[in-house]
Amino acid sequence: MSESPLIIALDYPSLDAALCMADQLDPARCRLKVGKELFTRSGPAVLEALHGRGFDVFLDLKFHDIPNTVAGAVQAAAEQGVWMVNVHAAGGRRMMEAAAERLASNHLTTHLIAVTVLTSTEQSGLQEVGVTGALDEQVERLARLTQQSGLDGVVCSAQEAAHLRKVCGERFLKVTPGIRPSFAAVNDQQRIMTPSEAMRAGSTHLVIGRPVTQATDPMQALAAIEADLA
Ligand SMILES: O=c1ccn([C@@H]2O[C@H](COP(=O)(O)O)[C@@H](O)[C@H]2O)c(=O)[nH]1
Repeated sequence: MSESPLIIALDYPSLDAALCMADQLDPARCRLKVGKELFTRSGPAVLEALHGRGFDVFLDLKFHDIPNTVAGAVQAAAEQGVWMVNVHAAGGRRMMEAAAERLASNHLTTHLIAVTVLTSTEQSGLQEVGVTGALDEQVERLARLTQQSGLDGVVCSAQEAAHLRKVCGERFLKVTPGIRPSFAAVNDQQRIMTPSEAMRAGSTHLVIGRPVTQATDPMQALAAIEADLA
């Protein structure tokens, strides 16, 4: 199992492309994230293939549905051996409690976390969907609800990590996408930080996709990120 905070997002349209990247990576240096595109294309086969190569896998499907449906989906993910799985905190207390209770009652130790506000969302985007308060207040509200519901942590931006460390404590996981080394393009992310800034702010895990996977030399990009963290 990796001690590194790095989680590399395998956002690829095929199993072959994802495994081509995984085969260049080392399970001692990073964990891997499987998201909606890759899982929808390849299904559980990708989890088997990555586990077979020794990687811890974060299955990032962001479940958001009625409590019974989400509890079943989280159980199914955990029974496939994933290290971490997630739901949307906006699904509410009963949904999150049902998911956490389902894992506990089946003695499944997969980490369960909840997305607060997507890192691609900015203040104006939140207002458009009817959330009129400040974005950081919404993140805090959903993080508190996640913790009260018995989950292990949240997905948030690194810009909120320092505050959530105060509010929810050190041990509550702060998994932060929107990580952009100085050499990388911002793409569709809005709330970003560099790897070293994010760790100083209190992130427990850094999710990094395109800055590595779309780099001309992915292994050089990963080495530069590790150097930034050293
Ligand atoms: O708020 C969120 C939640 C999840 N993600 C996911 O993280 C990676 C980020 O990839 P990059 O290429 O480094 O932007 C991607 O798989 C997202 O689905 C997120 O970005 N923000």
